[in-house]
Amino acid sequence: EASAGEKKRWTLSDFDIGKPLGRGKFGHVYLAREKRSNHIVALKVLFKSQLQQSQVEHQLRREVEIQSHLRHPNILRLYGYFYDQKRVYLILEYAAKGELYKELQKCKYFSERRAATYVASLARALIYCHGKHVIHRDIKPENLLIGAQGELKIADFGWSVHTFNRRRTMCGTLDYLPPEMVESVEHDASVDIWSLGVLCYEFLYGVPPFEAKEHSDTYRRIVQVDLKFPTKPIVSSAAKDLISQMLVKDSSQRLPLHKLLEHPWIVQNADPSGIYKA
Ligand SMILES: CC(=O)N[C@H]1CCN(c2c(Cl)cnc3[nH]c(-c4cn(C)nc4C)nc23)C1
Repeated sequence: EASAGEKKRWTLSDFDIGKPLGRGKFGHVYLAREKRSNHIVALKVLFKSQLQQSQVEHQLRREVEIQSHLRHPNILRLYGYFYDQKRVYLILEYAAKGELYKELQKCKYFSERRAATYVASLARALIYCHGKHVIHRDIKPENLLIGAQGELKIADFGWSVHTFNRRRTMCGTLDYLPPEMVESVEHDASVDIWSLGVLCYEFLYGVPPFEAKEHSDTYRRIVQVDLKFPTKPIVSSAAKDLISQMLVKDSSQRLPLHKLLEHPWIVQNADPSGIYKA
């Protein structure tokens, strides 16, 4: 056993590999069990060749560096990593209830209580990250997992950065990007407030607020903050008020996350435990 100080050298032989859980862009994620402790984990296998081709090694190193130091109930743990000739392996926490976007597809949209409970737990996770000068920059349903008790876990810190070296690289789907990132100007932690507002809208309506057929239309709707609330499903004015305070073009005017936790819609609808009980 490695003492607390020194880092344990993991190898593939330390694990029994189970069923594939899903496929990321650079490889697969498998259910796995660490043999000595019988601890169940998710083993993300990435091919070095593909990482080199896409020049994302630095991004992966940053993802590992950032996520391995974050400890929060709503952030998926990264326990460690190892590599062999061809592959890099990330030892990740296993989220027993799977991917949030599948749950959202199944339900079409969430109740106000469920949406508020998730938004509040994500706000607490982001407050924790911002406190460590980490911005996630890629908050969207595909990067959220559900733990055994129904709690939300932010995964995939592939696009997160330490705020002192803010980068302007374009990333992921446009839907969640705030105006300053779409216009690729300087950005700060308030980008995550914008994305959380987009996510809250999608939890309640089942579609993101600036969705459009063409990329160029989504781009224009974002920079113009062309925010419209459909008449169906019926959503409380308190929820619309919160979303309207987050989706603000001027990033300095967005509702701060600690104020979000005091917003009437969150106070009246979010379960304090962060667990949505059907
Ligand atoms: C890009 C990427 O890593 N996407 C997903 C694939 C599985 N992965 C998981 C990761 Cl990284 C961690 N835990 C998971 N749990 C599951 C899962 C559980 N059920 C019942 N069904 C699934 C699926 N998947 C994961 C993240």
